Amino acid sequence: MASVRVTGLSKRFGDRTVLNGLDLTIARGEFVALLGRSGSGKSTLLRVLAGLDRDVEGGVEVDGTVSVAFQQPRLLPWRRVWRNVVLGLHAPDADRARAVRALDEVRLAEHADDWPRTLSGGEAQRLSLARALVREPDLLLLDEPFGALDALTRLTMHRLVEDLWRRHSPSVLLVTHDVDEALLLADRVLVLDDGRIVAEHLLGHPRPRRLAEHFDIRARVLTDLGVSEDAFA
Ligand SMILES: Nc1ncnc2c1ncn2[C@@H]1O[C@H](COP(=O)(O)OP(=O)(O)OP(=O)(O)O)[C@@H](O)[C@H]1O
Repeated sequence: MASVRVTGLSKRFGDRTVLNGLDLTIARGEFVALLGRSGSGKSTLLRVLAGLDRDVEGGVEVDGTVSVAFQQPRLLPWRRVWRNVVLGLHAPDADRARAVRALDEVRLAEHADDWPRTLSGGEAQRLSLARALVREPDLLLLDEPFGALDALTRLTMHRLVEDLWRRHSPSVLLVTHDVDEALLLADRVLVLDDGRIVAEHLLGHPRPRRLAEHFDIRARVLTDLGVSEDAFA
């Protein structure tokens, strides 16, 4: 069975239709990136898949457990780092070991007993990833998780996410504005517009691909997004 099967999904806010008969299937273990203009409904789709918004029309089937990591890590400042990781799991104190294992995966184990305010932006986002991973999700939803990071930290995060994906093989749906990031990480890139998936690019392996190929796909994705390359320069 697929990890995600969405058929004819529509979502309205008042008289505004954001998702309009959208179809989407994600295979188990597949890494999919979702691109689309600002306001095209990417976060709305993620919220629906996460079960945070059920006021929709159409079919939504998600197989297994789901975790979401948002762009802004939502951390409780009065809880130590490790407690933030297992937050909501109703975990007893014995689950500190579980939290530290997840922190170790994102190379934050030495910060387990720190307060969240002492973390850098990149560390806080890694904590957010650890919190998503500790649930051992079958489906990982990433909503611009690297958006607020500097270029160098982003690169580190890309490696980390790719590494985690290889080791745990969850299905991943990554929302991003960054075409290069999508091409770097995903097996398949989707473009959302007018409430539907209007284009899809199957990338396959091996990665990294040759530069000429990368730029060729990149140009096609930008065309799908309705942007000329100059606008991105
Ligand atoms: N709770 C809400 N009530 C009313 N309108 C909403 C609500 N949530 C989202 N919208 C509207 O739905 C549209 C899609 O929003 P969404 O956040 O899904 O877009 P997005 O593609 O993720 O945008 P961005 O790339 O800017 O984050 C927007 O026009 C937004 O104003």
